[in-house]
Amino acid sequence: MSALEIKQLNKHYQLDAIRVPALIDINLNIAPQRFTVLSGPSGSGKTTLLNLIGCIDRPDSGEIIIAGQQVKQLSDDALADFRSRHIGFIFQNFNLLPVLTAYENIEYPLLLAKVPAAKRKARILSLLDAVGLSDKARNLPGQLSGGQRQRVAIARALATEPQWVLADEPTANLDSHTGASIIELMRTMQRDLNVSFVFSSHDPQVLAAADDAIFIHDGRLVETAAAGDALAAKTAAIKTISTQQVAA
Ligand SMILES: Nc1ncnc2c1ncn2[C@@H]1O[C@H](COP(=O)(O)OP(=O)(O)OP(=O)(O)O)[C@@H](O)[C@H]1O
Repeated sequence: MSALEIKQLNKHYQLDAIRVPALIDINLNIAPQRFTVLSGPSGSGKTTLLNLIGCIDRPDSGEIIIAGQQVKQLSDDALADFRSRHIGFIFQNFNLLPVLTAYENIEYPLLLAKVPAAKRKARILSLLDAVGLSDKARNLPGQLSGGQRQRVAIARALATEPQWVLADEPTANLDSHTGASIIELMRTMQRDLNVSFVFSSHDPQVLAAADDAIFIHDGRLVETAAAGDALAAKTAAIKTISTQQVAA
């Protein structure tokens, strides 16, 4: 499986007459089959970067090569098809379809990918088992706890066997105990399925669980680091930078 390559990536938003730079000259290689966290203060550009990597949005300039594909060469239709085959998403607010059961939410991307019925069923039952929700298959999202909803979302993200799974603050709406069990589950799924995970998070639990970390600040890459104790120190350093800037 190939690395995710990002070259000279730039993105801005236009708010009436104001140009808001969100990402500036980002160059990055993310190794495959690892648990990589993208960290930085609020407004630093994490969601913007995940949306570009996930082909939800397009950059102003620069290149993204994911799953061996240079994405800027794809038309909008081809991009949507590529995304559904190679990339899974997990969101902080779960984004489950409220009228579908847990089973049906996991089935949805498999239907879009035209996976045959018998294979679909086997895949869904295996994923429900893997996320510990075999007994909740018929529950609607409104009949599940936050942690259980995120487990369904993880199963849904993995349903089509994507090479990359992107998660935007996946533990932000969960209490710390539930968040820890979700991180553990994602870690296990990453190892068992050999998939590549990239998260955005401020959560120290997520940072501690990561193989690699990427820090951004005001839309610029600050540094990349291996996991471990260095992470806590580097996160503290970033917080100090942002506090100083706010105070200045
Ligand atoms: N749709 C938009 N229109 C205008 N500006 C935007 C839009 N989305 C994001 N921005 C701005 O772009 C910058 C990066 O935002 P982004 O959401 O990527 O940051 P983030 O690191 O994910 O923040 P948080 O941790 O608070 O979710 C911020 O200055 C933000 O205000």
